Amino acid sequence: MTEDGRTVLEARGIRVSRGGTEVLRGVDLALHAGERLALTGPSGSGKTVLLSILAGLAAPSSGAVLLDGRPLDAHGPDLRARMGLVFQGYGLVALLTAAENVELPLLAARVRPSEARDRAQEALATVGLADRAEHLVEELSGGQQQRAAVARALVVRPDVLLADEPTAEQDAGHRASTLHAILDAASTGSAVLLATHDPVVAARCDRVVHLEAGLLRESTHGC
Ligand SMILES: Nc1ncnc2c1ncn2[C@@H]1O[C@H](COP(=O)(O)OP(=O)(O)OP(=O)(O)O)[C@@H](O)[C@H]1O
Repeated sequence: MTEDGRTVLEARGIRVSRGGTEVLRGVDLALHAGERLALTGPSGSGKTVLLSILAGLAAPSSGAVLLDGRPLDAHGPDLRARMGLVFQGYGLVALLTAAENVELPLLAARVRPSEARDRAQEALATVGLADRAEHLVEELSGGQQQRAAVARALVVRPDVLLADEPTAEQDAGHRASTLHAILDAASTGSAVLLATHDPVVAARCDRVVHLEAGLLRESTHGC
């Protein structure tokens, strides 16, 4: 962990039901600046549901998520510029190029178009997509789309980076470089939370939390 280690994102008493079942039964979590945290747990344990709550994309039935000590909805439109998200399905705009997709969050944050262009190219190069920058998303493979989503999340230099299995579609070489790019965001102060089934990914993190039966506990696995 680097920086001052202050708590950036905090979940308190999160309860969520899906399909008539309580998936999260009172989850507490604190994510710190410069920290790399792995979220593990069996398939169906609620990792994706928890990430969507932490990102403010869904509301819990009870509990609260705080960014810098304030509820997510108190941050208004600035919230999206402070969080980088790599979720399943990626949420890329199919009829735009990879570069245009990566520029979008910067333009929304009123970064000058020329700077947005340069930063998007740099982020795409970081994930090995420099030569695909001008391709439409629909012309990219699944693994390339996943890396474009990682570039889009990193380009905003987020305070919080939430990523759901962000290397699941990568071959060994791209898995290593994509993971490096994500984890490296912590060295410049981002708080990074990765949901993963991969013990190699978990072992690269500073801390591991394990979700099972609706509850989160510190894991003895990882480093
Ligand atoms: N929209 C929904 N409607 C009904 N049930 C849902 C919905 N979304 C999620 N669930 C259920 O909530 C539980 C947690 O799902 P979630 O996708 O968070 O698991 P996960 O830990 O991310 O799994 P995986 O590791 O397989 O990605 C699962 O039992 C799932 O079936």
